[in-house]
Amino acid sequence: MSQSAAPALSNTDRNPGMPLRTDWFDQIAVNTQAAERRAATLTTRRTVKKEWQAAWLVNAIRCIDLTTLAGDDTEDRVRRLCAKAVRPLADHIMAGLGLEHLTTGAVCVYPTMVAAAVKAVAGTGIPVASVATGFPAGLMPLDLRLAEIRYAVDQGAEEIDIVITRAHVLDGNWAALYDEVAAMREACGAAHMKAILATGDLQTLRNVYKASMVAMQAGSDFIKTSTGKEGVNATLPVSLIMVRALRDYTDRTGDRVGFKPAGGMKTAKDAIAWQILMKEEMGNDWLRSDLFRLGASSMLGDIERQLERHITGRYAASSRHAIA
Ligand SMILES: O=C[C@H](O)COP(=O)(O)O
Repeated sequence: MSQSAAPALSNTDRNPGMPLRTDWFDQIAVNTQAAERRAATLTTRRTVKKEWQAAWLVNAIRCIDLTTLAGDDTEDRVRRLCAKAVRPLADHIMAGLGLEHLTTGAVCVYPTMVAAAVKAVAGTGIPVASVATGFPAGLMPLDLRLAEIRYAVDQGAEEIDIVITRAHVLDGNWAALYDEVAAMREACGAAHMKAILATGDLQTLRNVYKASMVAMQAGSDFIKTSTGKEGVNATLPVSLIMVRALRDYTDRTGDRVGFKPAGGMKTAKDAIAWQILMKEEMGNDWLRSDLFRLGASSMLGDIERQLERHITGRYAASSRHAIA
C-alpha cells in the first residue's frame, strides 16, 4: 500500500477553460432509466475483494474534503476537524495497515473559519478549501460573491467551492451561467475552483449535463454535485451524468477536470461505490485527490470503523470515531 502523501493540486495543468460552445450540449439526450440502471449495477457487477477493501478505504480518506459547514461552527470545532484531517485514523489502525503518513485531501469550511483552519493545518500540506459566493443558495449580487471569493483567498484558502445560480440553468441562460463562473474563476486566481451545481435543484439530468459542460468551459478545476443543503444531494445517477460530461469535455479539449460528489454520503460503502464509478468511467487517474474528492462531514467515522474491524476483527464503539 502506498504511503505517499496526497498529490498537491498542480497549477501547471489546470483546465484553462474555453469560449462558450452551446452546440456541445444543445442536442444532448439523457436516458434517465439507463443512467439509473448503470448506477445500480456499478456496485453489483464489480465487488471489491475483501483484501482490497482496506486499500480502497485508505484511498477514500486521501480524497476526502473533510467538511464542517454548519451555522453553529466555531473555531474550536474547526480546529478539531483539522486535527482529524491531519490524523484521520487512530495509531493502532495506522500501524495495523502499515501506514506512516495519511491525511485527508483537504478540509472545507466557511470563509470566516479559513484563518483558523489554515493555522491548524500549517506545515501538514493539507489545503484549506472554503465555500464562497453566498453558499449555499448563491442569491447575492455578483460583485459581493466575487468579493467573498477574494476574502477567502486572502485568508489563505487554496481551494474555493463556488455555487452556481440555479435560475440560469432552469431558464436555459447558458451565457449568464458561463459569464458568472468565468468571473468566479478569475477571482479565484491561483486557488483551484470547484463549481457546485446543486444538482438536486436542477430538475433534469439533461440540465445536469449542460450545467456541467458550461462550468467546465468556463474554467472550473472541479465540478461538484451538491452543497449538502439541497433536498437531494449526491446520487450515483447524477454523478454518472456529470462524469460522462467530464469525459466528453476531456476527450474534446485534452484538459482534465476533477469530480467531487458531496452531501449525504455517510458510509464506507458510499466511499467505495463512488470510487468504482470513477475507475469504471474515467480510469485510475481519477482515483487520485488531484482529480477526485469526496465532500463529506461524517463519512470518515464509518471508514475508520470498517478499518478498525479489518485490523482487529471487531468494531470499536462509534463514540471512539467521533469526527468533530
Ligand atoms: O461539501 C460537503 C457537504 O457540504 C457535506 O455534506 P454532508 O454534511 O452531508 O456530508
